[in-house]
Amino acid sequence: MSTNSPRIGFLGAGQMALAMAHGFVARGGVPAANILAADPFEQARTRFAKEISGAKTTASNQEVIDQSDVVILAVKPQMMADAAKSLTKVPGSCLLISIAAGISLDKLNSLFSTKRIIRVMPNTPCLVGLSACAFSANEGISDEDVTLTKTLLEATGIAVQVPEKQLDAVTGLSGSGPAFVYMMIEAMSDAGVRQGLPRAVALQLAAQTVKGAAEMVLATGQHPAALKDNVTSPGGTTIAGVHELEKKGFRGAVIDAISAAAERSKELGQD
Ligand SMILES: NC(=O)C1=CN([C@@H]2O[C@H](COP(=O)(O)OP(=O)(O)OC[C@H]3O[C@@H](n4cnc5c(N)ncnc54)[C@H](OP(=O)(O)O)[C@@H]3O)[C@@H](O)[C@H]2O)C=CC1
Ligand SMILES: O=C(O)[C@@H]1CCC=N1
Repeated sequence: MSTNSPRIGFLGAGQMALAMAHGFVARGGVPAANILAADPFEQARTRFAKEISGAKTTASNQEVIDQSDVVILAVKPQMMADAAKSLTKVPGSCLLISIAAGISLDKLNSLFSTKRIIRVMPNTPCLVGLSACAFSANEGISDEDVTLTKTLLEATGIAVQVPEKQLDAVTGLSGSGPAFVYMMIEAMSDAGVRQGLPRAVALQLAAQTVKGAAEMVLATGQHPAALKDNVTSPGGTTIAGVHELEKKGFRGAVIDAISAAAERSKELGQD
């Protein structure tokens, strides 16, 4: 992407802006000098400039809009209206990409008075090139804008296009999902410590086990149930643990957690 690389702006220089900017620079070939992030919070600007070395920051949202080809709306959903109000005009030359949970394309069109908008749900593993992103494009958006968005997102991991009505489900599953997996890793480490393992060893084994199991699903294409059966020897250790998880409603708890996150995404869109 380095030749004719787009100038990329961020409104909001928080967690997700950092994770995405890092992916664009480290794996997308976007020169850091092409990145400009706005945030009212000085500490956020300082951290962004430090972590994305060579990128510029500003307190002015309009400056980002005026100086970027693509602007990522990376403020909290509750702050989106304020961010829109801080702008006098979004020029037609600027493609907007919103990563906010819940806020529909219709709402974004009306807030920013432009239809050149794509809605994306990324996740924090952008930072290490392993994001799971989904996006929906506004009606009438050009193929070039869709391709540019997909190319940028793929620098951070994978990107799939979905109908907009599926984005709340995506938010519950892969947007919030890393938090649920971190809780699983933490719980597995605690269990290892309870059984006498040193903390550092337990954490390393737990994280690698989750990474390895995920890679088995992706690399083999086998159903997770078949992969689970391969681990589960008759009368062995695994079935004893599987029985405990089933008794304690593990699957129901995971389904409820993702459903609650998806419902909250819908609510944020209605606020
Ligand atoms: N964190 C995640 O895992 C994911 C988040 N998202 C979405 O990404 C968006 C950002 O989330 P996240 O990075 O976690 O949030 P953060 O709070 O880390 O970052 C948002 C930043 O925007 C700043 N801000 C507030 N108001 C404005 C404004 N009017 N103009 C410009 N900047 C402003 C905030 O400053 P201050 O702190 O002073 O308010 C903050 O520094 C959200 O909409 C969220 O739904 C999507 C997928 C995953
Ligand atoms: O918790 C949140 O609202 C954001 C959206 C998806 C992940 N984090």
